[in-house]
Order: sequence, then C-alpha cells, then structure tokens
Amino acid sequence: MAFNYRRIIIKIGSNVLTQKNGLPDQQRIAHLVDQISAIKKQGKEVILVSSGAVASGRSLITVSEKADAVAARQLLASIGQVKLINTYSQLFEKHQILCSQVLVTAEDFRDRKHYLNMKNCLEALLQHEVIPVVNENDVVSVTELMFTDNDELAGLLASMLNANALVILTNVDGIYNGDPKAEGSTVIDEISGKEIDFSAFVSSGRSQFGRGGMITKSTMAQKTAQLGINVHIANGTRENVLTDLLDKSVIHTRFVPSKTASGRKKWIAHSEKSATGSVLINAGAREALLSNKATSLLPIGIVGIVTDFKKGDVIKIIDDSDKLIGLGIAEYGADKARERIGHKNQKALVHYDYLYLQG
Ligand SMILES: Nc1ncnc2c1ncn2[C@@H]1O[C@H](COP(=O)(O)OP(=O)(O)O)[C@@H](O)[C@H]1O
Ligand SMILES: N[C@@H](CCC(=O)OP(=O)(O)O)C(=O)O
Repeated sequence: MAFNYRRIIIKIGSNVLTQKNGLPDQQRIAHLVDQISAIKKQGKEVILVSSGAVASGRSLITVSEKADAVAARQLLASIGQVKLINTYSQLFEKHQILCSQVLVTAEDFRDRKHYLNMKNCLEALLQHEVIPVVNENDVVSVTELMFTDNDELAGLLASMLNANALVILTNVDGIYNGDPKAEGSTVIDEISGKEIDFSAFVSSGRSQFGRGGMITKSTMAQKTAQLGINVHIANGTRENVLTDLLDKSVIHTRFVPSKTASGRKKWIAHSEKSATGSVLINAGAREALLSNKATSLLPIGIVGIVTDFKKGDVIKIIDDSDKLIGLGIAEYGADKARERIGHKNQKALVHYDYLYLQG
C-alpha cells in the first residue's frame, strides 16, 4: 500500500537543483515539477521548499571573487530568486497549476504573531489550490539571523502546517550507516526513537553546494518525526523519486513518527533559539516530567534560575547534568519564580499544555 499523505512538504536541496558547475539544472527542476504536479493532481496539498536562489543568480551575473561573501550571497540570491520563481511558475503553468513565492526568515518563526500570519497565508494558498514555493529570504537573512539551512526551514513549516509528511530530497539515497562512498555502507531504511547519535556514522562534511550537511538534516528529521510527522530523506537526482517514494518503491530513509503534539507545542518545540530564560530542575522533577503522565513544572522541583525571563517568555528547562529537558512558556517572571523555588503548593511555572519535552 502506498503512503497516503494529505499534506506534504517537499524540500529540494541545493545539490539536487544544481549542476556540477554551480548553475541550475533546468532539466531536473522540470522533472521534479512534473512529479509534484502529478502528486497535486491526486488531490494532495503540496508545499515546496526550494533552495537554488544563489545558484540561479550565478547563471545571470558574475560577482568578483574579491567581493564580500555576505554581500555576494545577497546579490546572487536577490537576482537569482526572480529567475528561480519564474522557472517554477512557467513549469507549473504547463500543468495548469498556480504556484506562489513565500520568502521567510528565522525571525518569522520566533514571534508568535509573525508565525500565525505566515501560517494563515500558507493555509489560504493551499485552500486556493496553489503550490507555495518557499525559500529563505537570503537578502535580509545574514549570519546569525539565518536558518541553519533550508532543511531547518522545511522542518519548521512541516510542524507549523501539521503536515503528514516531510520529504527531503538530497543527492544521496538516504542516510547511510557509514560513509556513503565506502564499500559496504548501506542506506538505513527506518529510523525511530530518540537516542540516536548520528555523529557515529554520519560525517559532518557537506556536499558541494550544501549548507547544513547530513548531521543537521538527521537531527532536524528526528525532531520533526517526534512531533508526529513522517520524514523521508531520498535522492532527488533519481528519476521519478517522488512518485516512487509515495508508492513505497524507492530506496530511502524514513523517520518513523512517534507521537502527535498540539500546534502550540510544535511551535514551542522549535523555539529553542528564542528562549530567553532558563531554569535548573532537580532529579525528581526530571523524572516526573519525563514520566508518561501529563505533568506541569512546579516550583518544588526547581533548584535555580539560570537566566532571567518575563511572564510569557519561552524558557529552557535544564536538569542537574546540564541537559536540556524541554522548553515551555513561563506562567510568571523570574522574580516570582525565585521566591517560590522549592516551595510546595505553588502555581506551576510551566503548565503542561505549554510544555514541550525532548526527553
Ligand atoms: N552517513 C551519511 N549518509 C548520507 N550522507 C552523508 C553521510 N555522511 C555524510 N553525508 C553527506 O551529506 C550530504 C548531503 O547533505 P547536504 O550537503 O546538506 O545536502 P543538501 O544540499 O541536499 O541539503 C551528502 O552528499 C553526503 O556526502
Ligand atoms: N536559500 C539558499 C539555499 C540555502 C540552503 O540551505 O540550501 P540547502 O543546502 O539546500 O539546504 C538559496 O536559495 O540559494
């Protein structure tokens, strides 16, 4: 039986869209659009996360090697994004499908209002049968404001939109149990559970035009699967990869989803970078939070406030061995929390509904 997903995020990596010389591979893009159109015509909702702005820019302008690297990337992306979206628009038009351009920054995911605006826009596009083509707004996202890569962006969108599946297309068949080029390495077809140390078999090196690499891809995939979303990593350079993947007839890696979380919890799960405060908890609190019961974080289990926060801020919950246990929204500020540390019968600092635990 095929995978019967209703809403799918498809991420196409730089290396899939780019030829060896760094220029866009028009033929491959066309073939992917044909497949995405076929999937759309089966009544599924598709959101495309596409890299390739910088590569497209390279096909239009030459930037001096002496130019500042950040400015060069901004310039290439600004010019290239126009070409990239035009390419998609023309190719989808052949299938009588409308696509749209959505450019986002990491900041848009940190602010709950921006987050909801973005979500509403994407929902409206899907309702109107449009395929949103999303990319990072490379023109304004520089250095520390950037996503790690478009895999991170795709993972955030998958949880934001409660997608059934996230398909990441890269230039290898999936995650190998060793160096993909080494003899004897094979593709791991299913990954489940939390405690996997990817660095044991995934090397930190990136492919020619990739930004994040396979370790960040794997970590993001695992986190997304923990939120109840199927994640597939497959080879975008293979013919018919998308249609074959949904028919379960192509070799690739699938991250088995573990549980489903509420929309709010999904947002909190991805808020680590915007967490302002942090609290230290004792072993008892850790045990209670990680048990199968729905438990809120009570002041009795808190041993210290590491960094201050205000009511409503996302805070990090850290255990006695300095491990990040979870994230949650503070019900009150650090001052009140300090007064209540270790006391019984106090209002929870983080209510269970606003708590995301990563185990
Ligand atoms: N164990 C592994 N399994 C698969 N790929 C790996 C592994 N270790 C390292 N890699 C490298 O990760 C690369 C893909 O990641 P990345 O460069 O981020 O691609 P993309 O541009 O598609 O996001 C592959 O080309 C491969 O060389
Ligand atoms: N936003 C950039 C791509 C950035 C990126 O992370 O790419 P990838 O390595 O494919 O995840 C572009 O359009 O050129």
